[in-house]
Amino acid sequence: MSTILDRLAELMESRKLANGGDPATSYVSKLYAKGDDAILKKIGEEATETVMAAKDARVSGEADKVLYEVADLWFHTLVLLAQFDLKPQQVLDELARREGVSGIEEKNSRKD
Ligand SMILES: N=c1c2ncn([C@@H]3O[C@H](COP(=O)(O)OP(=O)(O)OP(=O)(O)O)[C@@H](O)[C@H]3O)c2ncn1[C@@H]1O[C@H](COP(=O)(O)O)[C@@H](O)[C@H]1O
Repeated sequence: MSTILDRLAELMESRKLANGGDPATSYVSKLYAKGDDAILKKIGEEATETVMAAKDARVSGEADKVLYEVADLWFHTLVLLAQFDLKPQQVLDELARREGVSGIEEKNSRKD
């Protein structure tokens, strides 16, 4: 069964200009037409908006905005992954590979 991440990854492929994506009708195709810098700029913006939403949520007590900003951030990282012909499953596999390895232990092992 395909997950939303798999479906979005397929959609990213279909939105590439080489696959017929149309920047006039598709936000994703428009990003691909603009290239790496436009995609990276959006990721930077969405990361900053996530930070600001989290700071605001500590004051207002409303965490919903954090959720929306993280969704925007994840979405734009999916655009980036497809730009490099990478799949969300590869990120999930990497997280699975790290499962159970303490971040502190991993960091210390790098110093050896
Ligand atoms: N999940 C999303 C999604 N999340 C966020 N966004 C867009 O990401 C942008 C976020 O930018 P901002 O919050 O900074 O808002 P903005 O000021 O309007 O953005 P800019 O003008 O700076 O680009 C908005 O244009 C959102 O509409 C998304 N656009 C598309 N999708 C998915 O991608 C599919 C294909 O979209 P198209 O390629 O446009 O057909 C859609 O059916 C959805 O499933």
